[in-house]
Amino acid sequence: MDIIIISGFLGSGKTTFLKKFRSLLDKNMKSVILMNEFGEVDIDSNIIGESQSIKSMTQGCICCSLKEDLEVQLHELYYNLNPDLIIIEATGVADPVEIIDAISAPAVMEFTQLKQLITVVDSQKLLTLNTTPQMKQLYLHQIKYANTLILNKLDVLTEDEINLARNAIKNINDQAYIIESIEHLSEKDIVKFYADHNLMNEIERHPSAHNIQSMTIKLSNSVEIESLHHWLGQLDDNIYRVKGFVTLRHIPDETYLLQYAFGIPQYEPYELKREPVIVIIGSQIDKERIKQQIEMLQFS
Ligand SMILES: Nc1nc2c(ncn2[C@@H]2O[C@H](COP(=O)(O)OP(=O)(O)OP(=O)(O)O)[C@@H](O)[C@H]2O)c(=O)[nH]1
Repeated sequence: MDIIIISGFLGSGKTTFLKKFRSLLDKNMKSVILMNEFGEVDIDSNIIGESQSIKSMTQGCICCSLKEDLEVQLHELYYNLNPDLIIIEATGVADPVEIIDAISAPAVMEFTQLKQLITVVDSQKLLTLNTTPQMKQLYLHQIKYANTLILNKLDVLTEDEINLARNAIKNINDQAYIIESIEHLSEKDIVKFYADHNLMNEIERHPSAHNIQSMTIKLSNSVEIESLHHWLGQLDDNIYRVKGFVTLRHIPDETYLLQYAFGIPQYEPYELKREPVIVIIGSQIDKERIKQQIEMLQFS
C-alpha cells in the first residue's frame, strides 16, 4: 500500500493541491485520503466532498497525540479496504520528522511504502517569516525534509520576489523536486511520484539527501529489560526516536512494543506475535556503534 504525505504551512494550499492531485490520478486507482485537522470540526474533508473515501482524524495532530491512532487507521484501511494509495494530509502544525516517525512503526512498514513527502509552501509567507522561533523551525523542517516542494501562491508575488522565494527554497533544500504552483501540477508529475522508490528505504540508504536517517536492526535474541533501559538512557540527542518489537529475557514468549521519544522509553505488551526488530531515527547516526551496542544487548 503506497503512502503520500502532504504537509505545509497553515493555509498554504494543501487542500487545493489535494483536489488537483486527485483529479489527475488514474480513475481505476483506489485511493483514500486521511485528513488530520487540528480542531474538533473537520473542514477540509467537507471541501473535498467525497466522504466515502475520506477518513478524518480530528482532536489532535497525527505527529503527536494521534500518532497511535494513525497506526491503527492504517492497519484498518489495509485490512478492510486495501487501497492502492493512502494520501495523508497533515495539519499545518505537523512536523514531518514526526509523521515519518509515526509511519515507520515496524508493524506499519511491513505493508506500506512511502512514495512522497510533499510540502506545499506559501511563498509569500516564506519571504516574510515573521513568527516565533518554534514556528520558524517547523516551517524549515517542512521544507527541508520534503522530497517534492510545491512553490505555491506565486501569483501574488512580483518577479523579483519569485526569484527570492526560489533561492530561499534552494538554500534550505536543494535536493527536492520543485513544482511551481499547484496549477502546474500535471500527469507527468504523478508518474514521477510513482516512479520514486520507497522513501523510507531511500532515507536509510542516502541519509545526506534527506537529512534524516533511519536504520532497522532485526534481533535474533531476547534482551534484558535493565540493559535495554540503560542503553536507551545513554543515547545521544541526535537519536530522535527508537521503536520496535522486542522479547524480554524474563518473559520470552511475549512480544513487547518499545517506544522511545524525547528521552523517555516505554515498553508495553503487544497482543500479536512479531519478529523482534528495532528502528532508529535520527541524524548522523553512528550505525556501526549502534549495531555493536544492540549486539551487546542481545548476547551479553
Ligand atoms: N492567491 C492564491 N491563493 C491560493 C493558491 N492556492 C490556494 N489558495 C487559497 O489559499 C486558501 C487556503 O487554501 P487551502 O487549500 O485551504 O490551504 P490548506 O493548506 O489546506 O489550509 P489549512 O488546512 O488551514 O492548513 C484558499 O482560500 C485557497 O483558495 C494560490 O496559488 N494563489
